[in-house]
Order: sequence, then C-alpha cells, then structure tokens
Amino acid sequence: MTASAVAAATQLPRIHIIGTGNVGCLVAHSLRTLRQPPPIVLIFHRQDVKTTFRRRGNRIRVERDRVASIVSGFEWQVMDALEYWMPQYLSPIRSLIVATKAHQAVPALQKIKDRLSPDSTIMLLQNGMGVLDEINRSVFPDPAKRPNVVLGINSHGAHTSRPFSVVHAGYGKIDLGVVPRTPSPPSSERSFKGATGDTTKDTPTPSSADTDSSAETTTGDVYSNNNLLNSPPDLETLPESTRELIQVLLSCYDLSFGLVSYPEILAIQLEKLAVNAVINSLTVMFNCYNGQLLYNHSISRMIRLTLFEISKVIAAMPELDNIPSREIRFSPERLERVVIGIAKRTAVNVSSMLQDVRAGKQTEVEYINGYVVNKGAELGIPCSVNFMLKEMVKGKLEMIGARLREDLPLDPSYTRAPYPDLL
Ligand SMILES: CC(C)(CO)C(=O)C(=O)O
Repeated sequence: MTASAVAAATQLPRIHIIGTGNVGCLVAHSLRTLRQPPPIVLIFHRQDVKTTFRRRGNRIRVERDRVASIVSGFEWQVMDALEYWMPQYLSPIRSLIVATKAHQAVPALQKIKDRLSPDSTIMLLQNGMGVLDEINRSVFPDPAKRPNVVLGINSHGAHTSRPFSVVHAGYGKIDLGVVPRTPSPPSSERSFKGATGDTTKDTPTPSSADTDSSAETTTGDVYSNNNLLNSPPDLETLPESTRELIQVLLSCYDLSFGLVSYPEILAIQLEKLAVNAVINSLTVMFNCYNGQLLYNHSISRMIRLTLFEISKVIAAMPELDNIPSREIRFSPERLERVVIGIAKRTAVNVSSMLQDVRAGKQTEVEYINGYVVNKGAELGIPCSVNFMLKEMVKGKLEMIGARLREDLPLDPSYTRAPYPDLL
C-alpha cells in the first residue's frame, strides 16, 4: 500500500467480522483486496481459533480457478480473551458483518451487544430464515436500542480444506437489503397487519413503541409504504454507518454485491429458503452431490411435495403482502424450476448441510425446513414433509455424531457398537 493509501485507509471506519467460515473469509478477503482497504477486525469466539489464524500467518487465502490470492493486514479480537477489559474490546462497533452459522448468531451477538447501538449497522449473512426475529427477541428487545440491519443473501459457492483457506468454486452474488427501522411512519401510513400482531393500531408513544415487540414479524419491522419499499433505498437517506458499509461492499467487484429493495430481499431470501429446504435436506438423505437429485423420478416427486408445502406457507404469510407477483413467483411450478436450475448449476457441489452433517456439526435445518414447519403451524398449514426432512437431517447427524464419538472413546469401558461402516 502506498503512503497515501495508508493515510486514506486510516480514515475509513473499521469493519468487524464475526464468523470466519467460508463466507466470512470470502468477504474479509475481498474487503482487504480493495485499493483502499478499510481496517478489518476479525472477532474470534475462542482463543484456539486465534492460534490457528496465527499459525496460518494471520492471512486469508482464497483460491479461484486454481489461482491463490493471499491477503494479510487483519486485526483481531477474541471474545473470550482474558484481556477483554482492554479498550479495543469495549470500543463501539460501527459496522459488523455476522457471517456465523444461523444458530451461532444470537450467542455471538449476546457477547458484543453492548458495543452496538442505533448508530451501528450489522449485516446478517445466514442461510435460512428466522435469525433476525431471534436477534430482535433475545438480543435487542428494545427497538429503540437496536442497530441498523442489512440482510445479505449469498449465492457464491465456496468450500474449504483448511481454516482460513477457501476455494471460491461457484461464482454467484450477494444481494443486500436494508431492513426498515421502527418506530414506523405515522399510523395513517401503517396498514400492514403482521403475522403476530396488528400494526394498524394507533401510533404508539416512543416508549410504548420501544417495548411493543408484538408488532414485529419474522421478516423484521415492516411498514407499508410501497413507494419506499419497492425500489432500492437511496443511499443518501440511510443512516451513516449503513451507507458506509453498503458503499464499501458495492466496491468489492469479485463478490458482486448488489443493493435491492426490502421486499425484493425478502423474495430472494424465500427463494433461497425453498432451494435449501429441498437440495440441502435431500442431499443429506441420499448422501449425494446436488446434481444427483436430478433425473430421478422418485426424488422429483419428493421435491414437488416439499415445494408444495413451502409455496402454500409463503402464499399465506401476511408480512409478504408487499412482494410483487408473489403468487406467480412462489408457485410450486416456478419454485421447482428454480430448484432444478440451481441443482444443475451446482451439480458437483456437496451442499453446505451435507458438509456439516459429515463433519458432525450442527446444521441450519431448524432455520430452513424448521422455519417452514413453524410458520405453517402459525398459519394452520400442516407441513409434514418438511417436518420429516428436518427430523431426518437431525437423526442422521446424531447417528454420525455417535460414530465420530466412537472414534474417540472418552470412556475406556465403552465398547464399539457392532455396526459395520454403512453411512
Ligand atoms: C445452493 C446450495 C444448495 C449449493 O450447494 C447451497 O446454498 C448450499 O449448499 O447451502
């Protein structure tokens, strides 16, 4: 970096990243390869992750078309570190990219929530749906104290063989959508009736609005100003930290970030939910590549049944009223075309859920098929196919977990179960 670039970079606000799996590493790497890279702070959840990072030379490696690019210059913090009282561990966080798995987002944010405020912006990059709801409920119950939120939906394919080393195998994009903040506009503009509450009631006073979480929906805080919601927001109108984060991400050309409207990001998120509900769980069931789900009559029938339930749930979700052409976009036939297209495009991928199950790691199935089942239950739509897929993934993980534990018997009196290797 030239001296002027260093000087310019020191002016740029720090971006913190929590979660250094495939997606976190891709984004961190991309930001550090900018001509004027912002300072990036990687937040590790445990000391041993930091030790591994140091052993890798404090660098992140990304391989594309067999060409490796290695970047350094990262700062880091460890959440459970003894030195947690040091100023950098207490300083406010302006921008935070949350790239953890869905089930890790809340525990991670609990540990650093005091460093976040309404002046901060967090970007969520999880698979599935329901994470924002959980964060609002258990990390930031008071809407007035919440940070600004950007949803990011990733369609890049990446896998890793070693920590902090990622193979960027499938080029996709990352769509960004800004979640509108509460308090909402005046009551006359608020006609949206949420799944769990009615926001048409009189405009609450700031204090009652702050505590009224019943007016929120799974998809965040929504108000129905169609003009505002159906086109991407004007950057100038966004809170400063949101604008800064989005501007820098839009300049990362290798990851093709794009800003879309709030209804559009919900639609993209739901399409991805449908794709993951089918491909991820079925590849676990059949222990196969994505492409092996194609051209198989029995599997086609299972795909159709799964999508039929998902389509019915999406059609009934009142918080999605703002999504244009919802009936056509989320019809079972269209969803099937989307799923088949992605299975073809990612034919030689091992789905992220199958990667997790094989490694004995918790999956995101509760936020994918589980989300459909829970939403269906709220709306009176039974989703037994998705329920079975969810339980099947969890059952398979338990089986593999038991086998992995057998490989490391902690109890010397334990004798191996007499099952030859079939899984
Ligand atoms: C699109 C797909 C199914 C690609 O593998 C994916 O998103 C995943 O594996 O999580």
